[in-house]
Amino acid sequence: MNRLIRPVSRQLLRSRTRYPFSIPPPPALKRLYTMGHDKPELKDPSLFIQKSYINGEWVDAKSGETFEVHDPATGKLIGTCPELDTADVEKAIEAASEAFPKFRTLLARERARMLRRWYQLMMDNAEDLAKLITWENGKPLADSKGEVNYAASFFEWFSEEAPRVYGDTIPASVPGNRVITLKQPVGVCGLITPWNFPAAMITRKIGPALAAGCTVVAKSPAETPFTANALAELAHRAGIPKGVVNIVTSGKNTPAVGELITTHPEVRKVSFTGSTNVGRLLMKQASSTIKKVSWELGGNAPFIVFDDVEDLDAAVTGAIASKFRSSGQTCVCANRIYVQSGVYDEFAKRFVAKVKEFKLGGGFEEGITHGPVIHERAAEKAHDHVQDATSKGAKVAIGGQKASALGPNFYEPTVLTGMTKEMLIASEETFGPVAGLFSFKTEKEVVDLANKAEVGLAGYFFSGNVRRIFRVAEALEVGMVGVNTGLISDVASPFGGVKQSGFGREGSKYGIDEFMTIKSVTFGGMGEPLQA
Ligand SMILES: NC(=O)c1ccc[n+]([C@@H]2O[C@H](COP(=O)([O-])OP(=O)(O)OC[C@H]3O[C@@H](n4cnc5c(N)ncnc54)[C@H](O)[C@@H]3O)[C@@H](O)[C@H]2O)c1
Ligand SMILES: O=CCCC(=O)O
Repeated sequence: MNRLIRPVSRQLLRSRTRYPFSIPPPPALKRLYTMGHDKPELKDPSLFIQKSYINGEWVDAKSGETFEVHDPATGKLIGTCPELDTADVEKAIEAASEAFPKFRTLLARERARMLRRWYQLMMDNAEDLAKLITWENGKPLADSKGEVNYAASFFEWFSEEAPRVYGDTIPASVPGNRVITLKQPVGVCGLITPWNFPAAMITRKIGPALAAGCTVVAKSPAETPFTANALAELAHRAGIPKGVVNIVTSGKNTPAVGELITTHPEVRKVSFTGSTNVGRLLMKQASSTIKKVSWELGGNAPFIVFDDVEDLDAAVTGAIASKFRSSGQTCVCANRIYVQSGVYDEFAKRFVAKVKEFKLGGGFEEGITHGPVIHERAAEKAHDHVQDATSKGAKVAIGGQKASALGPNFYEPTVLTGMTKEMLIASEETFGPVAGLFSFKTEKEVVDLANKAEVGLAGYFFSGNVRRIFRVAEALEVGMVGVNTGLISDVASPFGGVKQSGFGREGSKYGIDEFMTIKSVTFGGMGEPLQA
């Protein structure tokens, strides 16, 4: 129990936990509902670090400047982090550059052991890491625990991939020649990640980078730097050599720091996860020194339920999981839910019934299923999408308002029916807890609608017809398809998009390739093959 919360408040907080989002709180309880926790108690308080990690040391900005980080549930100050400028980040790039020659020549098995130790430390400190995630990101603690497992799985997976990087022997087409290939680490990598998965988005990049033999400078998101710092501390404890992992923090200096990372000649690869617009800018910058790049950008996932679905309840559960995971703030969240006319009404009824069961509130409170969105802008965007849809004829089946009594960052989980293609949600990622249900008649119509988006990250559909399953899975213009499931994230499965959702794949057996180059070695004058 939080020692900073006085006993009287504790009791009040307990009563908060069962407060359903759909009923406004009585005025007397209003202060209580906006009060929330102060500071989670960590088993190991030394994991909460308000610095940047460069060359194996915890450092401040040379200027002494800092930026503030706030709890999205309560608005309270969590702490500050160094506002690094380009001169500070240059030091991180130099450190990574100096560490690279030695790190790349370690036995892959040694790098694997380091990653494995880091994985184990994440598991040993899972509870504290989850608390940090909930504190700075807002997601319910159970979801944060899930994220820690997911995040750690990338270190475990790539510790296993590291010793299994094989080249080829290639039959040459020139007489007397022999050709082999070597896979080599690309060099210093600049990694830029978003706040929605404060641990997993970073480990999904650092795991394969280190397995390949690269060193990294990771710019953590300004909204959630403390989880990344805790990971850096665990890297230190895992014995990862200095300079191999550098975690830099910045708030208002982010564009300048981003420009440095994407243009610095010593940085050979940039891996970015975030919005398509920022990706576009960074890609332009990275072109100045022709860097190897991989981009995991925004989505606008179609979720299709066909009349021939075998289990409508499973489709409802899948759609709920896909749409409302992290309060709708994942890049693979269903954004457009298309339901064939024969099952539309029944699907909508069951879907709304599930949403009614949600409990909205602070992520640390028991029984809470959904937390706040990251900031007020995000709540406003969700509301804009709702208002745009209703002004064009959609109906609010549940929700549809800011849950202001809980705080400015809370938005009611919302279901809209009667959606049409003219509405913003049809073409723009909401990144919030708003589900729009569209009705459709034919397979061709829905596949055309699904493919109309400029982006193509994930797509889902439910059907019991095996021919249709192959046809639609092949026709959807996305990087990842979920068939009869709403959850596709798995370390073993390649993660990434097509079109303006980016390119490159993370996780899986392919993830490590993003951090390697293939070198061919041709041996001349090797003579003719042995004659019989
Ligand atoms: N494809 C994926 O795997 C994936 C995963 C998570 C999130 N996303 C996408 O990310 C978006 C949500 O995250 P967001 O709002 O934080 O995205 P964002 O693009 O605003 O920010 C992402 C990261 O880039 C940094 N950044 C912003 N401007 C920068 C600049 N000029 N130079 C360098 N860095 C800069 C931010 O500080 C943050 O660390 C959504 O569109 C979502 O779909 C994609
Ligand atoms: O938000 C994007 C990443 C989500 C995931 O890996 O499942």
